[in-house]
Amino acid sequence: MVMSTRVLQLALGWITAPNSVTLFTLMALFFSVVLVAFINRMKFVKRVNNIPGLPGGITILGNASTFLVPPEEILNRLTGYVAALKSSSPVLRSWAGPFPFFLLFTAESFEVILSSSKLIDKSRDYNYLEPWLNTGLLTSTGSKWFSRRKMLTPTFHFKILEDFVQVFNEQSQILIEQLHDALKVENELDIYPFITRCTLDIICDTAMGCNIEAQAKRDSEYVKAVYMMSEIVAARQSRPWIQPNFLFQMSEYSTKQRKVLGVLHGFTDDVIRRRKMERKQQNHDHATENIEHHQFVQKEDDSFVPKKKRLALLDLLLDVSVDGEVLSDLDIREEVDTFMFEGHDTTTAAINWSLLLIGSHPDVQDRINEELDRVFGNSDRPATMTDLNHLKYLECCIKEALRLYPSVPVIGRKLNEDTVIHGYTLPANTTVGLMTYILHRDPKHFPDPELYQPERFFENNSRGRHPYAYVPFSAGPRNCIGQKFALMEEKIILSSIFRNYHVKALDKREELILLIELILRPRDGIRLRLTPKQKSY
Ligand code: HEM
Repeated sequence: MVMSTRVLQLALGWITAPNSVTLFTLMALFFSVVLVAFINRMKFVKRVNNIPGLPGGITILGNASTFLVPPEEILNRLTGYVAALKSSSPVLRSWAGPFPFFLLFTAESFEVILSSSKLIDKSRDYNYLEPWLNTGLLTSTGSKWFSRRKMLTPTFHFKILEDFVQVFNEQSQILIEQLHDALKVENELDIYPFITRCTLDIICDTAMGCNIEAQAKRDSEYVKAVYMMSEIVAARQSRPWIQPNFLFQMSEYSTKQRKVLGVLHGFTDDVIRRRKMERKQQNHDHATENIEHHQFVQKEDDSFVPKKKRLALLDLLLDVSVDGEVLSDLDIREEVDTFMFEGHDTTTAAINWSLLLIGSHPDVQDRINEELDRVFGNSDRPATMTDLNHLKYLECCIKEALRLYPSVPVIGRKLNEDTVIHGYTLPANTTVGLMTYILHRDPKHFPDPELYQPERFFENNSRGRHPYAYVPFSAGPRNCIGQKFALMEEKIILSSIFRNYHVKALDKREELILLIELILRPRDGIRLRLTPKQKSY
């Protein structure tokens, strides 16, 4: 105590009455600290620069001159550089200002990162989602991620997903009606917004158990807020000057974001509150056998049974929450919001890319039609789980579309330890970008990579392929928890479209402008000509 008081007095003495000796000591101390930091930084920069990299890096801005281009040029820049340099190195270094990052594009390097149970921290890009998603499953790390993943895995169990088939069918039917109406005006349209509204309705129903009717009414505040939030995140990704939080706060986007978050969080909070009340009421009814509140369904033998209420992912979260002891309402909200984000943009993009590719390959479409005829005949009944298992060729078409246009084109990780890749040691605290878009075009695993060939995914042809050569849903411990959900949804929406229409893509692949944001999407949508298959509504 005496000692620390003395130190304090000395320090105060220095501050209040500096003399030349103390000033000199202070300055020497300051310069020593700066010098040590400078030497360490130089050593670090040397270590990083030992790894082959992109040309054009300058001291402060890094490779900004390379990547500070309009968003629609970024993908071309990246693929161009990797194509030019990959023969000299299977890892490429780049600098985002003072921060190094490494581009990875080989199955071997993907395996090192994705199979690790330690390298699970997300890169900076995901921070822009945090105001909305907080630290839900997608953005969290460490023990929080681990326990949430364990808790949420059963929510995507086969049995639960089976219940969602009905939602997929109902919403696909609405989609067909919407298309039918739109086609009365013109038989060519941009399909992207139609699919977006359909997947939004699906995810709202399956995640929260509520129907926002994004397809029927087009002016939902919540839907507009989801669009706006995705735009803000994309804007931050492509504009370095609004990436630091303090600069973002000064931008116009910050005000917009505050408003949008009010709508998004307000909506989810409200759904959670109402659902909890309903469940309480149901428990009460159950306890008092007051079944008047139940709806009834008629069975084939004309008897009536209480309608089983379909559980939403939210119900399963409420089940594991144990009245807030295990998961608070805020914890539940971040997971529901995460499903809302991760569960609609990804599938929307994937369905659109499939439509573009199938609509550009009449031979592929013929085979799909043959398969649909085999499975459904002339009937327009909804698809069942068994039907989905029989749509094997359609599944290969979907997988091949996800190869060429993976919805998540880059997976970002922050390295929390030194990591050896292809013999190079990538230092801890740097970032890696796993370029799925480029990996999936490696001719070693996919000969003639630009060709759309669904048969690559036939069982015989997939055998022996490197397990990390194709990873649209990522792989390892942090893979996509919703991949089965996504495939089922895609199969039902696509089969509904092909059961009703002949599809012709009006855009040429090579002419489309691709935006590489968190999601890979066509800047100007996907234009299709849809010709009805002798159906009348
Ligand atoms: C075609 C559709 C989809 C694709 C291509 C896709 C792809 C991915 C990828 C690549 C990741 C890893 C991201 C990373 O590590 O940075 C991921 C994670 C995730 N996905 Fe999906 N996804 C799709 C659909 C869905 C759906 C429908 C849901 C939910 C209903 C979902 C929920 C999640 C969640 C919660 C995570 C985080 C998992 C974790 O970190 O433990 N995804 N997805």
